[in-house]
Amino acid sequence: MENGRANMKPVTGISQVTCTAPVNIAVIKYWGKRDEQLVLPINPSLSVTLSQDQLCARTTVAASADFKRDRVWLNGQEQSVDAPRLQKCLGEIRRLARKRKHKDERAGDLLGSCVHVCSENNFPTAAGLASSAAGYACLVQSLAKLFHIDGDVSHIARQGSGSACRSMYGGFVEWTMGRLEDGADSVAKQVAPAEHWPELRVLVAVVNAGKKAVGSTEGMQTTVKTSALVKYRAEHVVPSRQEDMRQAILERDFQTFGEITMKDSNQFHATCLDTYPPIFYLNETSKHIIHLVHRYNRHHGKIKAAYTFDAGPNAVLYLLQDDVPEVLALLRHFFPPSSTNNSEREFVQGLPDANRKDLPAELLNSVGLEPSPGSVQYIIHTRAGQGPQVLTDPQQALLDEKGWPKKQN
Ligand SMILES: Nc1ncnc2c1ncn2[C@@H]1O[C@H](COP(=O)(O)OP(=O)(O)OP(=O)(O)O)[C@@H](O)[C@H]1O
Ligand SMILES: C[C@@](O)(CCOP(=O)(O)OP(=O)(O)O)CC(=O)O
Repeated sequence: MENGRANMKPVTGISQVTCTAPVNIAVIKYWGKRDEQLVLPINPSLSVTLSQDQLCARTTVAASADFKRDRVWLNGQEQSVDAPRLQKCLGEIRRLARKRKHKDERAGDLLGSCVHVCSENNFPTAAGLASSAAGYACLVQSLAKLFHIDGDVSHIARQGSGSACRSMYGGFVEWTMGRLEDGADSVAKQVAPAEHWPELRVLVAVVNAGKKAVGSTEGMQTTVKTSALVKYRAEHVVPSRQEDMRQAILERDFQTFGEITMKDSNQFHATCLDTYPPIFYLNETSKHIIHLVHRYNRHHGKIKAAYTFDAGPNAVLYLLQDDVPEVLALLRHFFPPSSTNNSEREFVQGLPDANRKDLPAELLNSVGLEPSPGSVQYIIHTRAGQGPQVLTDPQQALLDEKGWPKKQN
């Protein structure tokens, strides 16, 4: 992998670029737009970009004078290229390339060509695991490299999916709300790189990898229309929280980081409940995980793990490296894999030699839940990671040398 210049190969008139991009999980949630077209949020947000070793989108884009029309394939299936968000990203990239072509003539070179886009996620799509964030960040990064557009393009990723703008950077990233009408100042900025907090770990407990009932876009529209709480949250809660969270990250203060993370997740889900008709993203397993975390923290007299939930029942836990074995053992004890689920080895992904830890009886008593086999499908162990990467090895491209999807083996 290389983070440098685009992998432009003028093979028989074809230019091709392949990139990967990460998922991000917000600790201050974005929920609600003030402008649907431009995807401008009603409050700023802040997230942790997750390592691409476990979760990432991979996209190859190609431009050629031989292509008859723009085409796109996602996870092996051709998709309609007319999807408005895709059109928006393509249109914005071409507009920027046109604007910049007098500065760098290569930016304009491909303007007459159609593009082929092929993308894959190495994790379930549309299951509340932020696939749209990784997917649109990857698309925009690849197109920007293809058209030789340098500099920040998070305002374009934002128009694919709001949270995607935060996946344009690694580490700890904020999305500023912005004040300008055209949204030019509503962009993502890195607060600190991933290496800033090397002990921080992330456990994603996949409760249900199926497609969710109410998508984020539709859900937040109804919330903005009907919830008084979301307005109060945006005006009176998030601005100071965002600053406190930023500070907690800069100081690596896990107590404050954890407390704000949990409170903000809870308030986001409260705005969903305050929506009319209400939206329920958490299920019984999510609620049991919330209890588990609070009882675990109470047992130790401090915050050792913090949960957050996006628009779905899957739990994301932030914790420090030293506590991973204990928290994993607790999750395994109270949410053991069912016999039909998967083998023990597969239950925790991303931690090849997860040590088994014996849990003291007092801790199990403190948590005091009824074990619920099979309700957590699997757990992904990961950490903060880097922003989008360019792949230079043609073997890793999803399109062949003529710009068509490679045959799946
Ligand atoms: N690799 C990708 N390339 C392009 N678009 C993608 C990619 N992955 C996902 N998408 C788009 O994102 C949509 C899924 O977004 P949706 O918000 O429903 O789910 P999610 O992102 O997994 O969940 P959430 O945003 O709540 O965490 C897909 O239907 C597709 O349009
Ligand atoms: C709960 C969230 O994950 C909501 C993400 O919403 P999306 O970014 O998926 O919504 P659109 O902008 O409509 O595409 C919180 C967050 O990531 O900040």
